[in-house]
Amino acid sequence: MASHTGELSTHGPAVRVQDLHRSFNEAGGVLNGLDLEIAPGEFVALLGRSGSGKSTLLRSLAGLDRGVAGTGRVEVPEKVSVVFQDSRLLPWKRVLDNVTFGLRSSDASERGLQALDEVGLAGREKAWPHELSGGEQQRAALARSLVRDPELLLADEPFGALDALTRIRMHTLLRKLCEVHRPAVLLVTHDVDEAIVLADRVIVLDGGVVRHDARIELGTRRSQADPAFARLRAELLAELGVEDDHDAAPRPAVGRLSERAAS
Ligand SMILES: Nc1ncnc2c1ncn2[C@@H]1O[C@H](COP(=O)(O)OP(=O)(O)OP(=O)(O)O)[C@@H](O)[C@H]1O
Repeated sequence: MASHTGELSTHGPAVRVQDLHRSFNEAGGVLNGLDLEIAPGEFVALLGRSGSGKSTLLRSLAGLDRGVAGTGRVEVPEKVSVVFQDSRLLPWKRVLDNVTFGLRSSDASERGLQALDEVGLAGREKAWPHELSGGEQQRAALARSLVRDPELLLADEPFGALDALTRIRMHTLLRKLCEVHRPAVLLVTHDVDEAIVLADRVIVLDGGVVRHDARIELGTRRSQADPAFARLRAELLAELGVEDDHDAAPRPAVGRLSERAAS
């Protein structure tokens, strides 16, 4: 079995994956000798075709793949938080109790309220999860993650179920939170524009390994109108084996870093 340790210190990379193999059956491997390093504070977006193993990699980093066959080495920091497409709030606990669930410190409530304030949910601490909109539930899930002050934030399509406008707001919020808390981030997404808007670096999985690994050199004000943005989109779509039909059928705008700067 692959080792999964919390040995990495703040001096080395936040994540180190070496020669990781994972398979669910004898038909073939999902991860086939994958290597990856993520630096502290680095925001990495993970793209790949459906079934390419993105969630499998994320679950390996989260330690959620016990019992899955495989070999290799996975090293992550002590404090890891995970956000999924659905908020996974406990329906029988109020919002603040969800955020602080499992925290043992005497100032847990105070920290929970502070986290709720940071994600724009001040005053909603006594609400039940079902009283929140989908976007608000994801905000609460982010607060629950960040209150633990993670060195690594793993996010598996956290905005996949949200409408386009809410996604823009969540992009702005996530970038702002990451600038403050500086966790390393691995964000699984199907959305190339989301990857370009949010990440410092984009990697593409294919055949169970990292096929493409590129830094985003667009600066902080990223606009879909920027020709460099369009070039990068075309490059990534080509890596994914998809034609860029952006000009033929304009997509709804996704969040821009100019918006995050303004917030
Ligand atoms: N628990 C499981 N049991 C059997 N096969 C699995 C299991 N989890 C994933 N797989 C298979 O492993 C492969 C990779 O799945 P994974 O969910 O990692 O892909 P993905 O890139 O995240 O896909 P998507 O973009 O569609 O969410 C798929 O072929 C999937 O069917």
